Amino acid sequence: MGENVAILGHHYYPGAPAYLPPQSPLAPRRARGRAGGPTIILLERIDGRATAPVTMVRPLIAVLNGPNLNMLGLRQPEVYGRATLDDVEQICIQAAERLDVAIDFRQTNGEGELVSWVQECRNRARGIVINPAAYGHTSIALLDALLAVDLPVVEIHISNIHRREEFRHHTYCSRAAVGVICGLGVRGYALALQAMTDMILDEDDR
Ligand SMILES: O=C1C[C@@](O)(C(=O)O)C[C@@H](O)[C@@H]1O
Repeated sequence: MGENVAILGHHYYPGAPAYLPPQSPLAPRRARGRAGGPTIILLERIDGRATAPVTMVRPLIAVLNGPNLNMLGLRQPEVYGRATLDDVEQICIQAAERLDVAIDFRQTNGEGELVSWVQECRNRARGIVINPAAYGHTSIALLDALLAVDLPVVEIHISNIHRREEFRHHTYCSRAAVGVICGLGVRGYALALQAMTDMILDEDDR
């Protein structure tokens, strides 16, 4: 890096001016990449002389989905609505693009696989948005994995689990979650990504 380039931080996020030291003679100009791709920051001097472009990586948020969510759209539409899992993924991709974060969107019916995916997030993702589905109500293994990775977790349920059968009122995952979104339908995923991005920005500001 030449002397004209400031190191602004590990990542650059829009709305995080803390990365640009007030005394910096540099102003960031952002060229958007594809969702999940790198964000290219072009740094230029305020006097207009361009410097070398610097590639910054978008923070990664894992969006993990548990059992039977592959049946969305077909499954109890009066409870879960008509949106399919592909629709949910599109909602998340669009939210990620807007928020300038990368996502890794996955679904599994296997408890062990879900536990392994949570473990993989350690040192890879900045946060986890999880709809644990029924494993939220049953799995101490999933709770332990979420506690082990030491990342912010937002738990989401499409339906309002508190209006439903009593066995759905409790989730183990909630003990590991910063917050829980439930009952707002599939739009809850976009809200969860928004909240997670805010938390990552807050953490980076500290
Ligand atoms: O599979 C699911 C979906 C769910 O997590 C939801 O998104 O509303 C609620 C759970 O009780 C249920 O087992």
